[in-house]
Amino acid sequence: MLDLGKMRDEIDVIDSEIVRLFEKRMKICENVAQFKIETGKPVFDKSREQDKLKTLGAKAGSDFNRCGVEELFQQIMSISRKRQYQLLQENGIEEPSDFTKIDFINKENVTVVYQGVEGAYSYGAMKTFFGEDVKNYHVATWKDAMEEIKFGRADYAVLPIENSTAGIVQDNYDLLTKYDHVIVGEQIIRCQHVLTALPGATLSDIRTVYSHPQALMQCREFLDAHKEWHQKEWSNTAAAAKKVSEEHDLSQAAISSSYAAEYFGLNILSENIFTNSDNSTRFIIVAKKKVYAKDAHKISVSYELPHESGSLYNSLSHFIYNGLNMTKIESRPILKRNWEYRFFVDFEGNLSDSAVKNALRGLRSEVQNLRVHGNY
Ligand SMILES: C=C(O[C@@H]1C=C(C(=O)O)C=C[C@H]1O)C(=O)O
Repeated sequence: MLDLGKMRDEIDVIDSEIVRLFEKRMKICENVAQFKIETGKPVFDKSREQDKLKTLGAKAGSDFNRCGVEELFQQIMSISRKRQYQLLQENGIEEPSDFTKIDFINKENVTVVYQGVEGAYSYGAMKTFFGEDVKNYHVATWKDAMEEIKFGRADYAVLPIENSTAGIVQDNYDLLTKYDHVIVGEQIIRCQHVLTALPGATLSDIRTVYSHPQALMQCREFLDAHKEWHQKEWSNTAAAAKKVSEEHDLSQAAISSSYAAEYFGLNILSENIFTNSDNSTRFIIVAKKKVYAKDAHKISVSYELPHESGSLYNSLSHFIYNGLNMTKIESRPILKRNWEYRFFVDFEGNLSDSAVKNALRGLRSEVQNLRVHGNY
């Protein structure tokens, strides 16, 4: 019978030897980094790494072990690169950044643009972030809002980026890549529809309820308890509230945001009518100037990856090895490049942190078209 204790003793001896050799290897890699610091040669040498994987893989006795050797050495070389990036950083070799650090994001005397109409959730997000008295106007589409920023007609745009029930707002992810604007803030708004009617109206007066079809659907359980009401679809929730406010008919109600109810001078007859009571939308605040506040703590980046096995895994290792906490990852197809993707990653940190600089340096040299969308 085989002796487990004895086998483990043998493994322990081999592992200690691997650690000793790993450290010996790392020492040489540090010297390589020194050479690169002096010569300006880039840390990442893809063809050297590919050659190594091929030669080392060929030394293995089986297909299974060949894959194992390749995986192992991918990791070893990735750790070696990360150490080299660290040394570059420690030697004061900074990458140029087009972002400027400022004390805080200015919300005074600014003009804000949002998509939608008064009383929409984007209007609520704008008021919550910038305050009641902010100078603002609205446009018809999210792209229009980006154009307003581009041409300097507004300082900030407010765009929905993600809903807790419906997921990401894909168009706005795509707009982030089309424009060179940056995210300078975010605002989460609970999207809690309310039943709203003219002052003086009570639940027993209501005969017809107006709202956007999606909002009617989201309040299905509440509406099912009032089968006597006619449901009429309207272009959007704020427009429904506007209609009710203008028609002076106590039998009409709208399902809208509480912002719309307030804006159009309506009373709230029922709250918490949305089946999913936690439903929230995250809005981003977008600006043209590439700035970040000194206490900003979240960074959004995106990058493209070649259609190669392990490329996502390798790119994420830059966050892991630098101790950065990733909070979100999304992918969007790249136009005209079937089955290739741009990845959007949010992680915690400030652009002035060494760990962040290090991760970005590594990513920049190893992925395609890295964009820093903002630190907020
Ligand atoms: C050590 C080097 O730097 C990087 C790390 C490598 C490794 O650990 O073997 C190989 C190539 C480079 O991407 C080097 O250039 O030789």
